[in-house]
Parts: sequence; structure tokens; C-alpha cells
Amino acid sequence: MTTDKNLEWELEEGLPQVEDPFIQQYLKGRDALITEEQKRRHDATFRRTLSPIAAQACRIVSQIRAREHNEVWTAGLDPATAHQSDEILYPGVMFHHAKGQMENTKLWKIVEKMPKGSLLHAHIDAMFDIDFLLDQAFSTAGMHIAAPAPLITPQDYETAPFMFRFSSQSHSSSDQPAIWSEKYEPLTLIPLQTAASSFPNGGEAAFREWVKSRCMIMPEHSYHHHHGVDAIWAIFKRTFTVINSILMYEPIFRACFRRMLGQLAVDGIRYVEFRIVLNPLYRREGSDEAEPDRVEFCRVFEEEVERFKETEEGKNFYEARIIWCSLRSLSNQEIVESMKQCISIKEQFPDLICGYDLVGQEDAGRSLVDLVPLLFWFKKRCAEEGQDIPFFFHAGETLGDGDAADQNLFDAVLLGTRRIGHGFSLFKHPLLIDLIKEKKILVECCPISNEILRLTSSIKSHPLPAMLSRGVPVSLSNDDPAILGHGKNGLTHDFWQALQGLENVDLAGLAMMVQNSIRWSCYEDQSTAEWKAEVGEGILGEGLKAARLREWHSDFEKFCEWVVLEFAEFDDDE
Ligand SMILES: O=c1[nH]cnc2c1ncn2[C@@H]1O[C@H](CO)[C@@H](O)[C@H]1O
Repeated sequence: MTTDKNLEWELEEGLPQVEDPFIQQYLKGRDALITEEQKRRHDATFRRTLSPIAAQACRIVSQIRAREHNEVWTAGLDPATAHQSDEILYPGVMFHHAKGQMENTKLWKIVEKMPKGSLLHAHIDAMFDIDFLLDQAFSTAGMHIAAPAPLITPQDYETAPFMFRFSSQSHSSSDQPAIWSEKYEPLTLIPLQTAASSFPNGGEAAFREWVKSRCMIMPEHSYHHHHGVDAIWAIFKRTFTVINSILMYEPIFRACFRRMLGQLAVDGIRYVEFRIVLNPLYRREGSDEAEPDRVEFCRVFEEEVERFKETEEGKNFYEARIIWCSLRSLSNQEIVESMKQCISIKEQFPDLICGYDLVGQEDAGRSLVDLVPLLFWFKKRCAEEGQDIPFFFHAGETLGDGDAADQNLFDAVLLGTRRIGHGFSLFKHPLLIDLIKEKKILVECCPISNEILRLTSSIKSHPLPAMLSRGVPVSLSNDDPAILGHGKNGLTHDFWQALQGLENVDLAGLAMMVQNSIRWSCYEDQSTAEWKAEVGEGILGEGLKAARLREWHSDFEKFCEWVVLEFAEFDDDE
């Protein structure tokens, strides 16, 4: 504060005052420069066309954000006490520190209710709440557990392979050595209940905790940045084998899938594209033999989606489709085999498969340039079969700067990808940024995933704002919520992080990203030309996409009305 005494001193010293015309002139120029830069932002046009009610809702949400910024994130402690009790929280704090509190904020309540369009980047096997999955394993008759070697040492518990499996034969006998004993015969199936109750130090409760720890990335794993990305991927990769061994049994998959679709719908998501690596482990109910191919799984998947759409909670749900994925770590022969299966499944389930991708750790796996001959072969083979299966490549999910994983971005663009999964390193590529804007490629950004997998320590240092400020089209996704520790399915956590963590992302910024998710949804198969035309036209088009964009718009307006009514006290523009 400038007191009279200060002012006197300042005038004596010849210090210019803010009201002085030339300082005012400077500030005007400064504002103009900021405004000029803001015109290049991803949401500039959207922002200009906000309805009065939407503009009011945006103001209110920003007010609430500012309040919570100051009130929630210090936990009401003075700095010294906060420091001592490890309670120092700042807005945009690391996900696991923020999670408990964020779910109790007003901002959460708002974001949760927001209509969120499409979920475009999500690996299906990483989306089922682990507690629920385990409950299913326990309540489904015939579930067993086995391992290639006895599980004995702490190291075994942490890293050794084991799997669940259905078997119609009961393998229980009282003198059977436990899986936890030296005498365990490798790969013998032990009934789940027997294995759980004989779990050393704690029986079933401890067993559940242990399995859970093998299906998830624990908060402390994500904090250990000094161990690096490869180390967390080693943990991450191991979770999938355990999860899939439970999930890929028909009654369990059906129950989990139904519940998950319900959770997505409640979160305001109306369309999903699941990335799936279809391994051959799937078993029909009561069957000891795994299916020889993916047909049965796809049939059940479609059946469950159809059933869901007929329920009350699923009545607004448009569709769920699959982006077929091959593991990028495989050999040429294995990838070609997976591509052939993709083409064959597409023929049998034309509405189900909407695209193709390669997954697994980019830093450690094969680069796109290495796979170019296979990808050309795939395109040719598709054409011969009268199909057009577009690419939706993961690219640039890396800390690399100029290495092979970073350069995957060049190939993704050159190979005609419709969207880029992650694009974490894109912000370092000015030329590619221009190209993807020109070619209208969307970036599927997964901020919490990037944080947990140690690419960034919090939303504050994520490259998302660097893309948004340059006008790159982005939509937000949750990637692997059950493994990463979201604890809830849906997009609310990732949206909340962006909204609370980044000053430049407000409700309009989020809404723009939702609109993008609809615009870049692969609702129906289209040639490249049709796709480009429809993405280009956006809401002004005449097709399905434009109709759904209009529907979202009207939902968004209703949502804004709710914000304005519910949180009227936060409107500071009265
Ligand atoms: O963020 C990701 N980037 C690349 N691959 C991933 C990511 N999340 C999961 N997977 C891969 O997808 C398969 C499961 O569907 C797993 O093999 C996993 O490694």
C-alpha cells in the first residue's frame, strides 16, 4: 500500500505513478500484446461466441477457482506447521496429494456435472476398479490362482509373475502345498479362496491388499522420479498380466464392463473409443479352454454395449468402439499376425473396430519409422479387403528430445494419423505444431497419466498449456484410471487438474476441449476426405458429428444455467 508518507517519498525521488499517462500507455500496450497472443489460443473463437449465460458461468467458475486456490490449498495451517506436517499444498499439486481434497471442492462438483463429450484415449484393461475386479474374482465360481514358481521372498511378492484362471475342476485338496511354500508345484491351480486364506501374515485381507498392489501403481511409485521412466513402466507393465487374467473371463468381464459404462455415463461421457490389445486368454463362462480367437470377446463386448444403451442410465450413450492395438515390442511376424486379426475382426464386426494403433512403452519399444514397411503392408491389405482402418497413433509419450520416441511424432503425422495419443513432446516441434494444426490432427492429452508415469511432476510442468497457447486442438483423457489410482472412472480428475492447475484454462477452455473430443470422434467409418471435411465443418456440417455437437451445445447451455443458479453468490460482475 502506498501511504501518504511513501507517496511523498516517491514523488520526491521522482518515481512515476501508475496513473501517469506514459505508464498508462505502457500498460495499454501490454494488455494489447496479451490480447494479441490470446487470439492464437485454442479457444479464442469459442470464447468470442459464448452465450451470455455461458460467459456468466465461466466467470463464476473462475471466481470459485480463485477462492479455492487461496482457501483449500493451504489446509488452513500456518506455513511452518504445514511444512512440519507435510501438509504444504499448492494448487496444481501432485495428483495423489491433491486427490482427497479435490473431490470435496466446489470445483469438483461443477466439473463432475459438466457434459464431457467423448473419451478418446483409454486402455480398456486399465479402467476397471481393482477392488471391484477382486470382488468379482472372489464371487465367481471356479476362480483359481497359479504361478510359474512358488511365491516366497519379498522380491517374489513384488515382481514374480502369477495369474488368475477359471477352471471347472476343483483343485482343492488338504495336503496340496500352498502357492506360498517351497513345495508348490509350478503352475498348479489353487482355488482362490484357499490361496487367499493361507496368505502369509494376514490371510484374505492381506492377500487382497497384495493383489491390489500388483494391479496398480502406488502413489510412492509415482513420486520416485529419480528412478526414472523405465522403472515405473516395469511396474506398470506387470499390472496388465494380473488384471487381464481376472478380467478375461466372461462373467467377470460382463459385470465389470457394465459397471464401467455406467460410471462413464454418470460422468457425462456419451461416447468412448477403447484401445484394446486383444490377447487370446479370453474364456467363455464355464469353459476351461481359452478362445482360439477374438470373435467371442467382440460379440460379448457389442452385446453389453447394446444392453447398456437400453438401460435408463445408458439411454443417452451413443456408442463404444475399439481401436485395435498391437504391442510395439513384438516382432514383425507377431505384429503382422495381429494386423491380420484386426482386419478379420473388422470384417466380422464392422461397427466395432474404428482404428489401429501400437501400444506399450514408446522409449523401449519399436519406433514408427522402424514399423513403416508393416504399416504400408497393413494399408495395402486393408485396401485389398475393401476396408479403410485409420491410424490413431500414440506418439511422443516421452521425455526424449530428438530421440526415436520423440521422432515418432514425425511419422505419426506423415502416416496420416487422425489423432495423436499423448503428444507429450510435441511442444518442442514448431514445424509439426503448424502441420498438425493445418492437417487438423487432435492431441489426446492425458495429464494425470503423464504425471504418474513420471514424465512430469505435476500439472504445472506439463506441456498442455504450451499446446493450448499455440492453438493445437486438444482433448483430455484418463488413459489408465484404475491402474494410475484415479479411484473413479471418468474424466473429472483430469479436467479438474487442468482447471485448478492452469490459470489460462477456465470453463471455456475445458468446454473447447470437450467440443474437440466430439469433433474428433470416429462415430462412423469415413474415408479420409469425408473425415477431413466433417472435422473441418464442425458444428456447421450436416452429418452426425454436427448433430452431436449441437446436442452437446444445448447440454452445455443447460449446465451453465445450473452453474449460474447454484453458485450465484460467486458472480462478481453484478
Ligand atoms: O499410456 C500408455 N502408453 C502406451 N501404452 C500404454 C499406455 N497405457 C497402457 N498402455 C499399453 O496398453 C496395453 C493395455 O491395453 C498394455 O500393454 C500397456 O502397456
